[in-house]
Amino acid sequence: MGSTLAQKIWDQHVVRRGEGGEDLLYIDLHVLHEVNTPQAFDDLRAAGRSVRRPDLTVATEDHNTPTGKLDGAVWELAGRRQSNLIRANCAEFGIPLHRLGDSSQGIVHVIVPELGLVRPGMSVVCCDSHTTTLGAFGALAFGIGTGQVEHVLATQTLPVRRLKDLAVDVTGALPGGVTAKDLALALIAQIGTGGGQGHIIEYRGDVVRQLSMEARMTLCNLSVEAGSRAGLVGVDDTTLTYLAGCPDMPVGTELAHQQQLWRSFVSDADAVFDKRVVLDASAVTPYVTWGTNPAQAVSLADRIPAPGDLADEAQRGAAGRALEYMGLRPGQAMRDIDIDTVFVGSCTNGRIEDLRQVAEVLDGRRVADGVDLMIVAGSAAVRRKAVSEGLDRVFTEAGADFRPGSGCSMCCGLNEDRLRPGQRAASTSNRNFEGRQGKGARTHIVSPPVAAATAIAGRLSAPADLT
Ligand SMILES: CC(C)[C@H](C(=O)O)[C@@H](O)C(=O)O
Ligand code: SF4
Repeated sequence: MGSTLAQKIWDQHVVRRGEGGEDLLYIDLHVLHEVNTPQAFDDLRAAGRSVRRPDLTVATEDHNTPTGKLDGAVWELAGRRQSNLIRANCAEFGIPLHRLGDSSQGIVHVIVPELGLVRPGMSVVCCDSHTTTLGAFGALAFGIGTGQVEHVLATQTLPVRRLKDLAVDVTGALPGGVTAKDLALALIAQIGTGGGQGHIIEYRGDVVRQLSMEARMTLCNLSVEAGSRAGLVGVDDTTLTYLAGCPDMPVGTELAHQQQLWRSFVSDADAVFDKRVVLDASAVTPYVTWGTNPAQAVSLADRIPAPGDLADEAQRGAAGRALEYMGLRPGQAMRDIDIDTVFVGSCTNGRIEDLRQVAEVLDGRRVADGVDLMIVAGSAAVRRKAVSEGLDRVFTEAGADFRPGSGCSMCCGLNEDRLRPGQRAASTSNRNFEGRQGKGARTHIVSPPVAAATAIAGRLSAPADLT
């Protein structure tokens, strides 16, 4: 019997098979940001230990950093303190840090691929749940908590409970105007926020094969919102082409040798998965959330469901509470929902391809009166690329605020970019929990083209709705 991709990577990293279903895994790359790490460093210091492999560790500042004019920025004290801590900790332990203002700074899951730090077959951990993004490269990448960060810092290993394999077969063909974000939202609506629990998802099928690396990253990013620990895509030509363009890649015969090895990071044809889900891409349309978890989503063409129509008791209760928080009524058409803010960015949809999709819709149009459109590149490199392609002009002429900085921004409300209570946003990010984008703020998760069309129309819309 063959192995799944996840099993292959797992087996290659087992340092010690544990009893009780937990194995000690070797970690190839450990990524840090300013949230959730100060305690780990304090504990490390208290134990008198050093960082075992600073050369396999890398850090960035992204969650708490401002995105406004960096020179005169009023940097909130709490955020500045967090940055001061990661700066001091990285300096003390010899860990490379991509600081605010550096040309390589950005959201952790955006800069790691850009810098060519993630490669097929690697094990990667980070103090952040959306580390799943990196699975797009055929790597086993997942989020860890503060205590585990200390363990990896000290030993470069981590005890991890064995996980099951869930195959998500995306069949059919992707209709025009439908993105990886819509696929992910449709999947989560189908299997629920707990559908992937205890599993590693592998996305398979022709539709996935045809997705760009950026789109695969979006898909893998949202794996954690389906409750799964990691999400991955097997290596193919698309992966290899992307990697060949990354900095510090080998060249010539050395690259060819690596590529041959990387190609082995696919599931064997006869691999057995514990569970299989089929998602028919042909039936997917632009998806939008109406509630306060990512599974509370419907097609933009639909209406908000009546809680009473939902399958189980828990879902009904959650829907009632969500509608109250969101200030919405059952039966309301999604297209009738007015919004006042649009946020384009985050590790889900803050890459160059996302910004291109937004620019395509904005080109020659104006953002609706009373709507704020904020666009934040996922990294400084993405921003430079956007400028070099003239996207900044399109954004500015449309009336958008293309922020000078890059980072998590309004995705999480952990910096100055926040909504006020009662404000309603269409957001290309990945979480719509209560208060996620600011206390009392309401979030509708959407794809980049829907975000752009919504900014123009002033209510939830797809590009096809615009005249
Ligand atoms: C702050 C961080 C730990 C958190 C995460 O783990 O995902 C954040 O990135 C998020 O998206 O909620
Ligand atoms: S962009 Fe949002 S989801 Fe991604 S790491 Fe930052 S806070 Fe988390």
